[in-house]
Amino acid sequence: MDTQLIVGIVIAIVVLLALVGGTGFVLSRRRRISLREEPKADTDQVTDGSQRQVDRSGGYQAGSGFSFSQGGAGSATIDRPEPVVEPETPVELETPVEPEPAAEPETGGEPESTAPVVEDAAVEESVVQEAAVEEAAVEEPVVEEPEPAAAEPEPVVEPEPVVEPEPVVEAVPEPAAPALDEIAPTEGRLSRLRGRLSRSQGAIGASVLGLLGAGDLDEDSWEEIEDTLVMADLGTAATSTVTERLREELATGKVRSADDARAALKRVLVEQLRPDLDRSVKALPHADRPAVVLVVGVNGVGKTTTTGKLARVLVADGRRVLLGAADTFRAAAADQLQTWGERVGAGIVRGKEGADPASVAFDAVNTGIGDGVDVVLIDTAGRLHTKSGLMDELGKVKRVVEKKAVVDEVLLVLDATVGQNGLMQAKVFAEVVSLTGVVLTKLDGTAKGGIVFRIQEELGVPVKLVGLGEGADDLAPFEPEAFVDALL
Ligand SMILES: Nc1nc2c(ncn2[C@@H]2O[C@H](COP(=O)(O)OP(=O)(O)OP(=O)(O)O)[C@@H](O)[C@H]2O)c(=O)[nH]1
Repeated sequence: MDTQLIVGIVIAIVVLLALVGGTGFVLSRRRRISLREEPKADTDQVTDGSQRQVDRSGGYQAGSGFSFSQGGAGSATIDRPEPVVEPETPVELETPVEPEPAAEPETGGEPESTAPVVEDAAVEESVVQEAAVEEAAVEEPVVEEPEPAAAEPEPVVEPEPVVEPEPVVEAVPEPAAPALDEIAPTEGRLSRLRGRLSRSQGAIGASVLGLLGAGDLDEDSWEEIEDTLVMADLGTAATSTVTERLREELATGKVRSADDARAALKRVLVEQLRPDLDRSVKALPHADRPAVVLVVGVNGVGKTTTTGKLARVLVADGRRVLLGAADTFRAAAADQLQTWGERVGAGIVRGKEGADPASVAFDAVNTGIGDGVDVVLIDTAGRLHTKSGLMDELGKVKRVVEKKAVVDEVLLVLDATVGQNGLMQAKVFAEVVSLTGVVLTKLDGTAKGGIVFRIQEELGVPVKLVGLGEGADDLAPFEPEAFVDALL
């Protein structure tokens, strides 16, 4: 009897300890991982349910305040320069010629039926590649082998398997067992980082509110409001719309207190930022291929950093990400990107320094398709030496990539601290590739947050993300309301 009682007590204690231990473990893991409370329908697993969701994110997820979506059927970017390459390629340093494009099983080696007649080495390289791709595109898209299982008897005989056109580029290192670092919650980032906008806050919020709150405004005061907005880089068009709307608001006679003034200003500014625009980043995979995101912009604006930060959010959201280091101009840029990849658990494809960026981009997409990743983020070089040089390079990158997959998103990264110049750069880029979104970086270092208004107005492209610091988690989705809140 006594023994039974003792045994009973012992068992009860053991069970109790197990419960306490288990709960503690779960809680501590949760704390580390910082998740969303509810998974969001639109950012959850891919709908196609294919085998690509081998989650390498270390099992953590960050329910994102970020909004990701799938690109449309057609290219999100419209322009399509004449497909035949020809006489351009002024710069391109040579890259090793690919030995085996001819080794295709069938189609005994006359891939470059049309263009390549005369070409010099560089052009040839790109054309061969494109030709190879073309024919690859015809054959392989459907070939998803149904038996991903391991032990097949003789995997040999597949007609088309390996001979991907894989161009010049070298490494396809995979992040082996990345020491993932923790990611801050992505939900509500802009609000949390609002303090970083303090300089703009003073420039727009404080002064305009001060004037509005002063009661009846004479023309001098209105002029002062306009000046303030122009100084904050809103630009003349947005400034006059905003002041016009403010006049209307005040004319209703409903603005009687400082709070009313704030509410009216907020309303007007948010309205001006077009909250209706689709700011989701088209980074979700398609049924048979990854999403492809091109990150473009001039040197030093924060492209590589942004690509890394974005990869981090995507990986944390359970996506498999492959980075393409198509900024081959500066070896350090690829190293930098590789470091990001290792940190966040994303693979990278990089070329030799000076390699053809289009080759690297192509190879990244090709590898991404082969590996079944969800999204390929391509960091490009932004040497704005001449517009035609940029045209050549970016145009070619996009063209070559599109032989393999639709480019879903072209994100232009702009440095908010350069103001006016940034806009000029933006316009050049917009002429070269159709932009689908803007990432405005370094908003933490400027009083000219008003540039957001202007960019959208002048480019007609939504600001989708903002950079608010150098830290790995200092990238936030752009939310008009939260942004204006932070300014006021
Ligand atoms: N303060 C601040 N610094 C940033 C932000 N985004 C990037 N940076 C910094 O800007 C510098 C340049 O960033 P990169 O990512 O190397 O710029 P890049 O456009 O890739 O430059 P290239 O590789 O030369 O073309 C780095 O020191 C970044 O840490 C931001 O939002 N705020």
